[in-house]
This record gives sequence, structure tokens and C-alpha cells, in this order.
Amino acid sequence: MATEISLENVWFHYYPQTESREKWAIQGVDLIFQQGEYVSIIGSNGSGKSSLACLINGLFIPTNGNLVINGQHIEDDQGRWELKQRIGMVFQNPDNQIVAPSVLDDVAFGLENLGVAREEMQKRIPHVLELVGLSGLEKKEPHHLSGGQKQRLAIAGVLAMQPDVLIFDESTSMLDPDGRHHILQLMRKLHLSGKTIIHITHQATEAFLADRLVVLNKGKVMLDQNREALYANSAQLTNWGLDVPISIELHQNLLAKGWNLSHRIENEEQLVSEIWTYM
Ligand SMILES: Nc1ncnc2c1ncn2[C@@H]1O[C@H](COP(=O)(O)OP(=O)(O)OP(=O)(O)O)[C@@H](O)[C@H]1O
Repeated sequence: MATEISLENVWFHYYPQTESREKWAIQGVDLIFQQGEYVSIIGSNGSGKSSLACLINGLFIPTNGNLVINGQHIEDDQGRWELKQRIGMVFQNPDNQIVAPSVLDDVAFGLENLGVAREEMQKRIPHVLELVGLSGLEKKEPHHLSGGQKQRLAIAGVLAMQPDVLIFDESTSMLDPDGRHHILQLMRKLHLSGKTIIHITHQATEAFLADRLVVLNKGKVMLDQNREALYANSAQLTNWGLDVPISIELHQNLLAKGWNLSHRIENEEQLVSEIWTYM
């Protein structure tokens, strides 16, 4: 299946009856996400990232404007229920997503709610546990898992429902570098398998792993560019309280100093190798 998501002039207010213009969490957002894209939504605290994520998967209803999926306006509870099966969401804290006493039961929980047949569950569960690297831990109690393993369990639970789109809402922010690396690798793997990945983050380094970056500020889309375009102009991120990744900043500075760099520097390892070539 393919899922194309369009937000058409979407506005969202937590308390619409108050009519206070400053309190709009989302203001006139127009965005389209095609099946198979890997997009980061980046913005500082309070810029509206989580509100936008909840609007995309139908958890929140736009105060004004439309959510359109494959050309169909999502207007009723039935539409929103179907949407939740197409669009899975992984939150910041996996403890809020894990509900069952064992790894196996936890992945089965969502499938039971959807009424998936037992034989089908027996196929899907080992597959998703394998995908996230938790095979062999089926009987383990989730509270005995590490933070990174818990997050992978939360992802397995979402993947078992076979969504087309996965939204990761700050899903790496509670993890150590190793756990973060695992989740980022998993995102890339899922993207390569054809899933749409929407990664919500305030970390520019992680955002630059996506192919397209959307910058949010005060509920508005400030910028919607592919990585190549933003790479060349990354200094503008500071306008919205965001950091420029150190490797990109160094690359730009070395270019400005006349270094003839053979390729783009995207991480510390490449930077060191480039410097050695230059010595
Ligand atoms: N439950 C709520 N009730 C009222 N206002 C809220 C609520 N949640 C968020 N807001 C407001 O909506 C705006 C956008 O918040 P949101 O949480 O979407 O931003 P964010 O970019 O995800 O922030 P953070 O990075 O801190 O999680 C902010 O002004 C925030 O204060």
C-alpha cells in the first residue's frame, strides 16, 4: 500500500474557544509527504513539532484546514481509525507505549486489538522482533530491558501493525549514543524497505540524516528543503534557535578558507580523513 499525506492550510489550537491568536500551536501549515520519503521535522522547543505529529496521524483534529490521505479528506472517527493503522507513531518515552508483561505479549497486544488472526500474528511477531534485533528476548519482562531495547520493542509493536508511515517523535532523545545509533540505523533500514519515515527532532545532526528537512518555528513552516540545498545554506538554521552540525560548519569554513575538499564532510570520521589527505 502507498499513503500520501497532505496537510492543507492546517491550523491547530489547544483551546480554540479562547480566540487568542498567539496561542495557535500550528499556523497555516501546508505539507505533502509522499510514500517512501525520509523527512525530518526540526524545530526548537515549543515550535509545534509534537502537535504536528499528532495532527498527521489523526490523534488531533485540525481546528481549521484539512488532513487529506490519498486524496480523501479525513473527517470522521472511522477515517481517523483507519489512519492510525497506516501511520504508526513512536514516542519519546517507550515506557508510555509498553503495556504487557513480556516482549512477546507486548507486540501481540496491538494486533489483538486490531483483531488480527492468531496464525497471522505468529508470522508477524518473529519477523518484527528480528527486524528490530530483539529475537530471543520474547519471554523477557519489558522493564528488564535497556532503554534502547525498550524503544526497539515499542517500534516492533508499531511495525507489527504494518503501517506505511512511521513517525518518530523525539524517539532517540532519552537514549545513550549506542541506543541512539541503533534507532537511527533502524530508521534508515525501514526507509530502504519502502516505509515513509517522519523524524521529529530538535537535533540538527540527526535531522541531516534525512533526505528532506522541514523547519518549524512558532507553528509555521519556515523552510522545506532537501538536504543538499540546506547543507549549502545551513547557517540559516541559527535564525530559528537551531544548531548547525559541527561537521557541516567545519566543511563550510574550510571551503571559505579555500580548501579544495574532495567530498562532503558529514561526520567526524570523514573530517579526519579529509584533513589527513590535505596534510
Ligand atoms: N496540552 C497542551 N495544552 C496547551 N498548549 C499546549 C499543549 N501542548 C503543547 N502546547 C503548546 O503548543 C505549542 C507547540 O507545542 P509542541 O509540544 O507541539 O512543540 P514541540 O516543538 O514539540 O516542543 P518540544 O520540543 O518542547 O517537545 C507550544 O506553545 C506549547 O506550549
